[in-house]
Amino acid sequence: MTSDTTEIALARTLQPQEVASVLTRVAEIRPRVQCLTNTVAQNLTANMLLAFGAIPSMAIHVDEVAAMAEGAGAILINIGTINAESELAIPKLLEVARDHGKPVVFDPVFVELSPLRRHIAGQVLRLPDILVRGNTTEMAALSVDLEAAKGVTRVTTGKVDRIENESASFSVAHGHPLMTRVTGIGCAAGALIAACCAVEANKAVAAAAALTAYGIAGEIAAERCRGPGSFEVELIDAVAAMDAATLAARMGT
Ligand SMILES: Nc1ncnc2c1ncn2[C@@H]1O[C@H](COP(=O)(O)OP(=O)(O)OP(=O)(O)O)[C@@H](O)[C@H]1O
Ligand SMILES: Cc1ncsc1CCO
Ligand SMILES: [Mg+2]
Repeated sequence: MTSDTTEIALARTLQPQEVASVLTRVAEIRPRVQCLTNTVAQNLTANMLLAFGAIPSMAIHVDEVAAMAEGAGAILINIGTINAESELAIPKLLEVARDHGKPVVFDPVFVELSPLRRHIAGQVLRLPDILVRGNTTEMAALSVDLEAAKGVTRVTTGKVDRIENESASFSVAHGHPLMTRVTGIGCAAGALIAACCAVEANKAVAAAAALTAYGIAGEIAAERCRGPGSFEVELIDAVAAMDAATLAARMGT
């Protein structure tokens, strides 16, 4: 059996009550997620965090991101529209994460397309225990760096999401193809994962809970929408309405 087969064979899905437990803690604690993210996805990301019960802060100034991150429950770093200033803000966020033990979610948008993005990803992956969320192309491009990264949790999204670290492996088979027809839906997924990491120390469980709820919300939104435009609106509504009863009904237990 290859190691790939072993990982897939051992991957489990969360139970509805495990997902609900994480969502309940997000709703009670209302963690703030400090998001250094791309200009395309900023608005959707902030609205999705609010729908999820978390608090978005989208500060980007190099001289204030550290202060903004110090009181946050988790940090999101997304390089989708990286520029000269946001490149300098990243080390400030990594320093806060290291000094204050904050969970960090890294989204290596388009890392396969530019040497600058590869370089930045290499720097970010030096932070121990980081969670990396990317699509299959991005995660494949980083495979060597991810193998070397200490304590990393790898989250590969797609038709089936795969979540793995040294102690756990989960798969999430929820979602809808319309989730690929609105830009920033993956970026917003990273923010929801960060919110869950703020309330759940097991990062693999946190990611699986966020993606299960998000995927089910995507299925519900697809039933209600008329196309990609209304899908985005319905997805925000479905995330906001997600509860234990919906999870149990949609997860088939
Ligand atoms: N074919 C599919 N069927 C069902 N769900 C999907 C499918 N493709 C992606 N998803 C879901 O869509 C969400 C975003 O994942 P995706 O891999 O498309 O992100 P992405 O490529 O980084 O998106 P973006 O960069 O536009 O934000 C995840 O929750 C994933 O489960
Ligand atoms: C389209 C696009 N370009 C840079 S970031 C982004 C959002 C999806 O990742
Ligand atoms: Mg992406």
